[in-house]
Amino acid sequence: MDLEDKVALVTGGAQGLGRSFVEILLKNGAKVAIIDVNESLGNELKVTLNQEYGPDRTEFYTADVTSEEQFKGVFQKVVEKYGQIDIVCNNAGIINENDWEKAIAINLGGVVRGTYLALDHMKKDKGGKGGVIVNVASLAGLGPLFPTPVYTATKHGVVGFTRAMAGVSTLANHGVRINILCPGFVNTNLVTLFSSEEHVGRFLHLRNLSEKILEQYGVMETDHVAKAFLVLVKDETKNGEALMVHVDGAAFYSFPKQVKDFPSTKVNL
Ligand SMILES: NC(=O)C1=CN([C@@H]2O[C@H](COP(=O)(O)OP(=O)(O)OC[C@H]3O[C@@H](n4cnc5c(N)ncnc54)[C@H](O)[C@@H]3O)[C@@H](O)[C@H]2O)C=CC1
Ligand SMILES: CCCCC/C=C\C=C\C(=O)C/C=C\C/C=C\CCCC(=O)O
Repeated sequence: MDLEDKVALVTGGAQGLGRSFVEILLKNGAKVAIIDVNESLGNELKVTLNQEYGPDRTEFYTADVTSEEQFKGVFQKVVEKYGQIDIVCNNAGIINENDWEKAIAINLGGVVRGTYLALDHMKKDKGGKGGVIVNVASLAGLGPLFPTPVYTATKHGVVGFTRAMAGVSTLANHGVRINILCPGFVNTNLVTLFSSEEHVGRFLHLRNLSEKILEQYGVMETDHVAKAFLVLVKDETKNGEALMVHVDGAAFYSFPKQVKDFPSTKVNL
């Protein structure tokens, strides 16, 4: 996909990974709508990016991805302003093992809602022009991150939901590719503020283990992950794929074609 004059929407784009996704889209010629609950940071970023990449290339909208009314309203405003939506990145996410219902609502509910709203606007079988959706999971969407079981569950949910929806999109001729980004640890607030009680909840006693896991995997910078994000946006051959991002590169995860092909040990009943 050539990004020149395409219109993208990035949730949780005011800082961290989302901000780097916004910037790489702008560098490649797209216009970008940023959605975030952090109004001051979002407005500040919009001004900075419009100075750097040209007036009106970036717009900021305050919205919570858990609110159908707010999120739907933003899609409508983006279409009114830019005339179309071609790329959607469902990136907003938190770690909160204390208020785990909130974590599920944002990390999984927000991705489901954002995917459905994106399809409503983009699917070719309903008059749209097609496009691409990137849902941000994590390596914790493919294997367990022990100190964060609910976060792990939400990210596994994003992987399962996205793979199923990618299949639906193909079967229904939506003309929309839907892929999953699975980064390892990245240098953002999510990692640096992790050990607070709010984030860790009942797993505070596993703090030492967390430090060991972080050391083992290493921590990446956001611009490294943004390069992998761009692959999922641009590569027209990829649909329903999960791209893992490690400190030393990226690789597509190989899912067995069907569950019956998973490696298994037989049990006699
Ligand atoms: N930092 C890391 O090590 C990794 C992060 N991820 C995922 O990447 C995504 C982005 O995370 P980071 O940039 O690290 O976090 P971050 O905390 O730096 O940025 C997240 C942004 O999302 C916004 N946000 C939170 N709740 C929201 C809501 N309900 N509606 C709209 N916006 C909301 C925040 O205001 C913030 O600007 C998350 O889904 C996270 O799970 C995945 C793998 C590793
Ligand atoms: C140990 C917790 C430290 C800080 C957690 C903060 C942010 C984490 C964000 C993530 O999305 C997790 C990123 C990578 C997970 C790494 C490994 C999980 C998979 C384990 C496996 O190899 O099976």
